[in-house]
Amino acid sequence: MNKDSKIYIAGHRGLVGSAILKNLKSKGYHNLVFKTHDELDLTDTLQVASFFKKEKPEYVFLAAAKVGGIVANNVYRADFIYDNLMIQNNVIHQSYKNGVKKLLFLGSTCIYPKNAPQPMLEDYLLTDVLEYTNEPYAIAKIAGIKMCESYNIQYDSNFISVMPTNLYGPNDNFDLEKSHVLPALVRKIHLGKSLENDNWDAIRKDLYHLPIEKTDGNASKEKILLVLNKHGIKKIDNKISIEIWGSGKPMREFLWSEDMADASVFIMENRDFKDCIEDIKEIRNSHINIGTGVDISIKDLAYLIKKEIGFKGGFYFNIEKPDGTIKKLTDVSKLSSLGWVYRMGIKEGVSALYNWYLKKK
Ligand SMILES: NC(=O)C1=CN([C@@H]2O[C@H](COP(=O)(O)OP(=O)(O)OC[C@H]3O[C@@H](n4cnc5c(N)ncnc54)[C@H](OP(=O)(O)O)[C@@H]3O)[C@@H](O)[C@H]2O)C=CC1
Ligand SMILES: C[C@H]1O[C@H](OP(=O)(O)OP(=O)(O)OC[C@H]2O[C@@H](n3cnc4c(=O)[nH]c(N)nc43)[C@H](O)[C@@H]2O)[C@@H](O)[C@@H](O)C1=O
Repeated sequence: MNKDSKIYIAGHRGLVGSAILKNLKSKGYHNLVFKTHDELDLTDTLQVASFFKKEKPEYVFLAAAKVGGIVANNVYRADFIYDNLMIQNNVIHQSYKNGVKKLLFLGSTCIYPKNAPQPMLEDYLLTDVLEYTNEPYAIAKIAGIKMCESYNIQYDSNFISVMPTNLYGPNDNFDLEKSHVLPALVRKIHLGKSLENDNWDAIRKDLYHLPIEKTDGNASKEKILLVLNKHGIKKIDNKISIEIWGSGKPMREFLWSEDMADASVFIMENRDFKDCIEDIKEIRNSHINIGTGVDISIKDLAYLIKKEIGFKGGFYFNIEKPDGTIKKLTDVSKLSSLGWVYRMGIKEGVSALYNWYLKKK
């Protein structure tokens, strides 16, 4: 890529896409193309074909997808498989048809078997059964990897797949039902602290601007308490207790979205598909894990956020909600061997996410 290259960022308003856009701009790339979901529905084959024909991007970052936390994946199973297959089929196929020089496809570490040995090497793909809660999403992501590999082999294209670990950062989704654990806990604990301090203005502002349920700016305390209670923020005998889904025992590895964006741009600048191949006779598992190689339990994460926010109350564990995979730590040796390492550790990251959340409200 050179600074004048025409680069299309699919999903530029999302968590990762917005960070990729920021990273590219900061490095002097200026010929950038992007469209909102309303302007271009990537599940629509005709719209995507006409967009590529008109714009002719040279490079593509495919960061648009149907994304959500464990419960959203489990509930909206059809949407997660349909939307993701359609988006990636359309974007990857039109990239081939329109001579895109290089494409980066973003998968996820949920492509690996539920009980994969830890840490997980790229070669563990398709060696055992997947985690049930996100099987449809994972199947779509595996199809994306195999689509990139197959086009590279048959058509000599240059499509690279990366498998990010759990991500968080600016422009994250804070919806308490559909989001991932980190933004959900930041928001719930912030609401818990506001309740602890009788800061009803802060609670009203939160519910109004980032609605978990549309509550108007003047909602009564009783109505607000009902909404909070429904989302696992409970006041019992003047003590606040916050719901943690599952047992709190699962381990997760978290990467700051701006580090993810930096790794994505680094790979686009420094790596071609042919560099990712180990066996030229049977090309497979050419994807690259992106993570930190460090994980933390959900329980410890909750206590870390509690400390950062200054919440004095407690937690309760709701085992009616799924735990998901018990551990999914990436082996990042392939990525490290290229010379890329992450910058933001989890402690600073939690603080940065909370500050972003407070400013955004
Ligand atoms: N967040 C995470 O923890 C992880 C994410 N990933 C992967 O990283 C990539 C980016 O994820 P993330 O940034 O978190 O996701 P976000 O939900 O934050 O962003 C996704 C973006 O895609 C857009 N989009 C979704 N559907 C369509 C569509 N049909 N047409 C056009 N645009 C669409 C969304 O627009 P709109 O909101 O308007 O629909 C949004 O801007 C995805 O491939 C995801 O699978 C991988 C591992 C972990
Ligand atoms: C990125 C990844 O994201 C999804 O997988 P996940 O890692 O399980 O994602 P999660 O962030 O939603 O949960 C992590 C853990 O945390 C627990 N947990 C506690 N309390 C809350 C809570 O309040 N909200 C959420 N969401 N989880 C909670 C939760 O029960 C689980 O044990 C995949 O479906 C798939 O899409 C994928 O690739």
